Amino acid sequence: MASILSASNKSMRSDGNTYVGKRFVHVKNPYLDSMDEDILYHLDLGTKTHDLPAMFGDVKFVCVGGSPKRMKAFALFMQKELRLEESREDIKDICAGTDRYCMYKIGPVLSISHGMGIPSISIMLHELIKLLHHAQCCDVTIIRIGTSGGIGITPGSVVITDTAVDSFFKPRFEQIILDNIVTRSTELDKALAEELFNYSKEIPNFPSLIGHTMCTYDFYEGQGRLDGALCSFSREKKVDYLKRAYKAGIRNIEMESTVFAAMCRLCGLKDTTVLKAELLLQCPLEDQTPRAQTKPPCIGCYRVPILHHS
Ligand SMILES: O=P(O)(O)O[C@H]1O[C@H](CO)[C@@H](O)[C@H]1O
Ligand SMILES: O=c1cc[nH]c(=O)[nH]1
Repeated sequence: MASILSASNKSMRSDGNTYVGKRFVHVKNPYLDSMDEDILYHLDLGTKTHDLPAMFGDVKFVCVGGSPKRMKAFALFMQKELRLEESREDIKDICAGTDRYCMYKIGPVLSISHGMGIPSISIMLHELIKLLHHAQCCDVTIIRIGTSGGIGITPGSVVITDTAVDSFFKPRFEQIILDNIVTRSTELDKALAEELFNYSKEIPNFPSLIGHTMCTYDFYEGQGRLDGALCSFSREKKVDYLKRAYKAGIRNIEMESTVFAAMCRLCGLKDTTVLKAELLLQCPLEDQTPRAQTKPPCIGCYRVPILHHS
């Protein structure tokens, strides 16, 4: 079985770009080079205050998810998997100087929280991508691990996203830049999705599938919930919308995947999202908001690929 790392040395993306050899993380901002110092404000890091290549130059995998507690749990899990427990007494939050995000580094793996929704993950991604660029990282794979609302699938299934779509089922992210709308593609790395799916099949009792993931701006009305403070549609309209979403290939809903896909692909990161699903449609409790989402999702997916990392 090919390791996820060797695949990252030469890969073909759905946008037709073939990468041969080292693939550096790049920024697309002509002003950055002329800046004397780059302060990564929300991460509490900077180019003058920290030796970013020494701290982060060996990073190959970045896993991101909404909740700080979950990303700490994931970091502890990785520490065990990579057998790095003896080297450190406790894992340290690299971003402890800010309470916006948390970040842990375990060997070549970074685990970072991003909060909820597009604006929150977008701020983190701007600063993370600059961090990886300043650290001269290459061949980096980034995976969002999180929870989601499943559509017509077994509760607890893990959806590996091939394409992130918006609320109109379109594979696009509309970024508002000044007073313009700029549309960016949200295709994720299909080869990576396939690879993770194949690995997941090696884990017993691990229901997983590849599908489209819909990204909304809101947890309640945007996802067809009838139990928010506001609700302006009928149960029939909700069910009709979710059925149309299912027909369009959408298998789950969350709140960050479109901007994640758009930014990562533009900056040379191999990217996908792996999301554990609660059932939103055809469930007796379909109108209730899930209460407990603190368990680290889909950690098993990483066991096989990460062990292949030497
Ligand atoms: O499980 P996480 O990563 O927090 O993500 C999902 O959970 C949050 C809503 O409860 C949204 O941010 C959604 O995308
Ligand atoms: O956005 C989300 C996240 C988890 N579960 C949902 O139903 N929606």
